[in-house]
Amino acid sequence: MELIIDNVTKAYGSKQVLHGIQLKLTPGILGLLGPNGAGKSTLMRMLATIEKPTGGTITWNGVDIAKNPDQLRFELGYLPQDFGVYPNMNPLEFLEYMAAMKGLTMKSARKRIDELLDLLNLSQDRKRLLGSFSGGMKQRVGIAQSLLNDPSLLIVDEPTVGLDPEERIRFRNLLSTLSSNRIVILSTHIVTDIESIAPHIAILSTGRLVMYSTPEKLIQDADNKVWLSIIPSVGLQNLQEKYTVSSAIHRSDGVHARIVSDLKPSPNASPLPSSLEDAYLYAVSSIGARS
Ligand SMILES: Nc1ncnc2c1ncn2[C@@H]1O[C@H](COP(=O)(O)OP(=O)(O)OP(=O)(O)O)[C@@H](O)[C@H]1O
Repeated sequence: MELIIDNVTKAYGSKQVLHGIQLKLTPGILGLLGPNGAGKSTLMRMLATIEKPTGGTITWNGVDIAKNPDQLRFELGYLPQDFGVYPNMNPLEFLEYMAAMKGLTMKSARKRIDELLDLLNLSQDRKRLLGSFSGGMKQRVGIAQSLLNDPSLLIVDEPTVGLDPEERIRFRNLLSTLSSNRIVILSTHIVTDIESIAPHIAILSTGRLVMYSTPEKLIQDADNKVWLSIIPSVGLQNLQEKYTVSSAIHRSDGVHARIVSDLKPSPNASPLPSSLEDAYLYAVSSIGARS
């Protein structure tokens, strides 16, 4: 099982939104991180065969998916960012409808739907109208539809939006379990969504792949680049204009600002151990500084 993204570019008219993306994926989770507008959803739509690259190729087990999308579509599960459910259907009806659209036979679909409702903790609400569901419950229905065909490639685009902290953790654990025998691509701009579950992380920024690495290596790269500065609150705006501030906590002795910077930002700043969030900000800000 192998997905190869080879020198992929994408332009909408004269607007170039992806530049020469190069990635090779095998089973496991890839966390795709990037700020808003970096090109994550565009890349995912191309992987899901909804759009074609302007240049380069994407191959699934050796087959170019722009020329021959059928095999991948058969093995694909996709939860788009703007996934919507039909409010006047219940989860059972909705999943039966989606199963029919995916070409599953009703007999195999029924069994799979029961399993998925159970897996996603929706069995009790199987007959309740989707219009009455919370954001998190709708998202679980979205995840269920993406798993109907037991996909070999699972693509989930910003899946944790609308989930409460407990649901986020449950979802992370579910993806981790699912990734043992399939390729899972999870796009997000929230670092904690992929921390602890993604053995590989790709960072996109302004349409470029700025980093493909492991979380451990990313954190190592940001070693000696994270500082604590305690400043009066009036100085915070100025500091944020000059530096990447990953957090600022107001305390009785001033604002405790966590700064990501190659150089010590002030004589009294003290070094801090780096986190994945710092490392992500460091990777994105260093490319910003170079371009
Ligand atoms: N159909 C389109 N036509 C023109 N420009 C587009 C189209 N789709 C996306 N873009 C542009 O491509 C760039 C990348 O957008 P994309 O949605 O892929 O980023 P993203 O990383 O997923 O961001 P977000 O986290 O905000 O969803 C943006 O500048 C966006 O405006």
